[in-house]
Amino acid sequence: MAFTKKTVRDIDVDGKRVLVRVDFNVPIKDGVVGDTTRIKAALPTINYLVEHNARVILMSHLGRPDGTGFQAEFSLEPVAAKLAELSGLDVTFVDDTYGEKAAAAVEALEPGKVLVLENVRFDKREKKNDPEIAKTLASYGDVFVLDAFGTAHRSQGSVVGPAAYLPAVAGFLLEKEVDTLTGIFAAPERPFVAIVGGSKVSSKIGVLDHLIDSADTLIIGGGMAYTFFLAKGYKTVGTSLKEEDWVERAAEMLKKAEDKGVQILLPIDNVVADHFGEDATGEVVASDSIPEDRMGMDIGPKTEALYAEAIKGAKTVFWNGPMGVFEFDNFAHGTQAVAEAVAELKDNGGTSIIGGGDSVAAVNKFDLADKMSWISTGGGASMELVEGKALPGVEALNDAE
Ligand SMILES: Nc1ncnc2c1ncn2[C@@H]1O[C@H](COP(=O)(O)OP(=O)(O)O)[C@@H](O)[C@H]1O
Ligand SMILES: O=C(OP(=O)(O)O)[C@H](O)COP(=O)(O)O
Repeated sequence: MAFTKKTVRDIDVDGKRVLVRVDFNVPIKDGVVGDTTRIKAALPTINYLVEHNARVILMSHLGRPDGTGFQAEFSLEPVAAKLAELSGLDVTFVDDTYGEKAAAAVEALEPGKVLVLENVRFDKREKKNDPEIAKTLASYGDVFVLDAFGTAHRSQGSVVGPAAYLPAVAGFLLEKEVDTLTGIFAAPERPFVAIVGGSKVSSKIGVLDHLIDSADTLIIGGGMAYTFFLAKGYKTVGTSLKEEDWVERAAEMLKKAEDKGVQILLPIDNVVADHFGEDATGEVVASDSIPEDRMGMDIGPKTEALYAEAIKGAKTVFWNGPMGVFEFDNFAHGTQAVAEAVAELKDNGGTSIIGGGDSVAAVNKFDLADKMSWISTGGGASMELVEGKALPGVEALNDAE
């Protein structure tokens, strides 16, 4: 499916003020930026604009401040510094977003240079999509570029607002993300194996439902599995994560998959522990024999082998959600085994797509990012595309002619 919106290629940016919404919502601790994936992912658009002599004004949110004003831990200042370091570009930062100071910095910006505004969420009107916010931001630019794929599912002031006042086009990251993710679902090369893990059935129900419609095999792991065990009628899952309210819905999904001839793979064995913690040690038990006082923390070795085999036979794999509590080394093995199996695909002519913040973190932890065909920068946004929903940020852009 071709991307149907205008992109930066379609407009003249020479000497223009280009207002770009990026997603610089990166992990940050004590002012130190952790994973820089999202900053690096925005570079193709930023570099293109600089090379074409634009005055580049970048805006983003960082985290979820309360919207009452400046909060140091959510400032974009360290992110602007990291951008300068990674890009080698002339980047300045202004500690204002909607006021006169920001407007003056925009006014002073020269062609080929980059200005980063302060966190758009320091004002609560951003999240409310207040038109005043959009008008102020739009007044900074001649053109609006949306490249914040990770935030494109949010109808918020800086994401959808400026498109009402300015020519509005997509950046390269947004285009590539939407193209790649919608492309696999429109016509996946088969067999198409979807892997869903992580912690919450309730938040991924729409995704699971959609995947049963499109995948040949659906692999379920992580904290999702235990609700499905209950749906299968296993007496107990011990103290494992479970969502009792969703057991019935999980049973319906198992039935739907069976009726459609879609294979659902669930763990056959699990690594369980007596408590949730870094120091916990695991023991392997069969899925129908989890003791009352134990919680499932990872898939077991037999399951790893079963899943690796299913992945090996795939032409397309979409993966969202780790197989276990991979943050703790004792329970990272299952996620690593699945990551390694998925990493084989690209070199063998297959396609591997990873979506979701924690899945991407897991792939990075195991140093396998280079082996994947596409790693999405958006968790929530990629899930909405998987569910077949339109992204409000993309909808607001100008249609390609
Ligand atoms: N068996 C489990 N019990 C509790 N938490 C789990 C289990 N398996 C995985 N998790 C947790 O799920 C979290 C990731 O879930 P989720 O946010 O749904 O993934 P993603 O960000 O990739 O969409 C991780 O922090 C991981 O520790
Ligand atoms: O990190 C993000 O979402 P994600 O964790 O779903 O990928 C985006 O920056 C959106 O942030 P938000 O969920 O606070 O609107």
